[in-house]
Amino acid sequence: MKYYSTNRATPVVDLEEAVVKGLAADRGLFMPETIRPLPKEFFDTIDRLSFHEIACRVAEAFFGEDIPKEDLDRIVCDTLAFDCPVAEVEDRIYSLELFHGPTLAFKDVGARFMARLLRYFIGKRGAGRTVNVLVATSGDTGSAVANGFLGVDGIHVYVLYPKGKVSPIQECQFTTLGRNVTAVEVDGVFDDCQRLVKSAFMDSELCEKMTLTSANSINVARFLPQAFYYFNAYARMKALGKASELVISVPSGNFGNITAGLFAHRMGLPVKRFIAANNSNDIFYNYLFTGTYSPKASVQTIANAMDVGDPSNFARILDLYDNSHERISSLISGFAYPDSRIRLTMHDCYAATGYLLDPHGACGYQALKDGLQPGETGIFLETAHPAKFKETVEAAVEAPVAIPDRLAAFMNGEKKSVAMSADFSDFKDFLMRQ
Ligand SMILES: N[C@@H](CCOP(=O)(O)O)C(=O)O
Repeated sequence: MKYYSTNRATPVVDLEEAVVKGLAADRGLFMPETIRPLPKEFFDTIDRLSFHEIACRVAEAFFGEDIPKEDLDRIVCDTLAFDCPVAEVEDRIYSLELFHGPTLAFKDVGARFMARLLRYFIGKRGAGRTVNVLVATSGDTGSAVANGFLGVDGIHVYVLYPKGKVSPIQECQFTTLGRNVTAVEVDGVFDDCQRLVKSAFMDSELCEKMTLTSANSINVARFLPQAFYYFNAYARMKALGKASELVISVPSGNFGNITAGLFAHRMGLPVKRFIAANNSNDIFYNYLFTGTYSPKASVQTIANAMDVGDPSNFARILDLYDNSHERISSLISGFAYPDSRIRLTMHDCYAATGYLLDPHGACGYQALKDGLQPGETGIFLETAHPAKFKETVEAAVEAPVAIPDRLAAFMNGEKKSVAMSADFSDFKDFLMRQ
């Protein structure tokens, strides 16, 4: 499979180059040249397939031309060492729980897949230069990527995060690991971290000195595997006899997650429509109403992983629908919620149903409450475990939130990070000294 850049100003590349480079040379995002629809028979029997079987079939459609089936199946099954179940919250509203992985957020799926794929390519190439993975995080990506790559020979991870703008537990998850993981605490917002990462890829002096790649959803190996759980959710709903008129509501920040859902839809997944649920960072929401995309500086919210002011994957959505606002807004609707509404939603949902939402899932849930039409059934993506935002969730629901053991384990280590300004020249100097 060849991958082209959304900016179309650079030659197409193969999968290995798309994964190892992360971002195209013209600063565009890589897109597969073909998105293969899955056959009707697959959807007819999908409810009888396991998550692994479904994911292997979907992975084959994406990567089967480039990786032998046996290797690809192994990568998929190793990645999915945990389930992504669907839980009924109330009549017609279901939660796709994506927090059962090692770092308790949806990013575990893409980060673990990418780590294994990169290891596969490095193995094929033989020992060479260390691959340096640069990742910008507003909270959850950092820990998933750091844990996905922890201790992997030939790889060093740099996690860039905005100082004071991630939850205390999230910060522990990537600042206490040591070994081949360096946390870089940037005096700025998430968009500064993302800008530093993208600028590093464009800097020829840096790229000559070191091999750089990205593990944000700009990397195809990070975002495409996120399609696996959309197919699995459909299968589980079909098994319950609830799969008609399905609406999927996705808490959205950098828009990699919803873009993976849109890819699934293009491959034939029978979803009626999508909702992009935003916090106060309402850039996409405004685009839906005005047709104009106006990125702006992100604002800090309690759903911090969605604090993104210039979502990278917007470029992929435009590309997928030929820049047509009409096509995009007929398939995707939007809602945007301030912190006060998110708090109230966590409270009301817990009081009415006993289901604990995290602040991101609360946006997705509330968007279904506000947007679901008669006859439709909704699934929202519960993208992180509520305990990752313990203080915020406890205050909202007025009840204690237990911390799972695997999360508590991250809180024992000593925090180590490198302080960094938001100036690219400082970041470059730092990388040149490594
Ligand atoms: N929501 C993210 C921000 C980066 O998103 P990504 O999906 O592009 O990695 C986070 O939690 O860090």
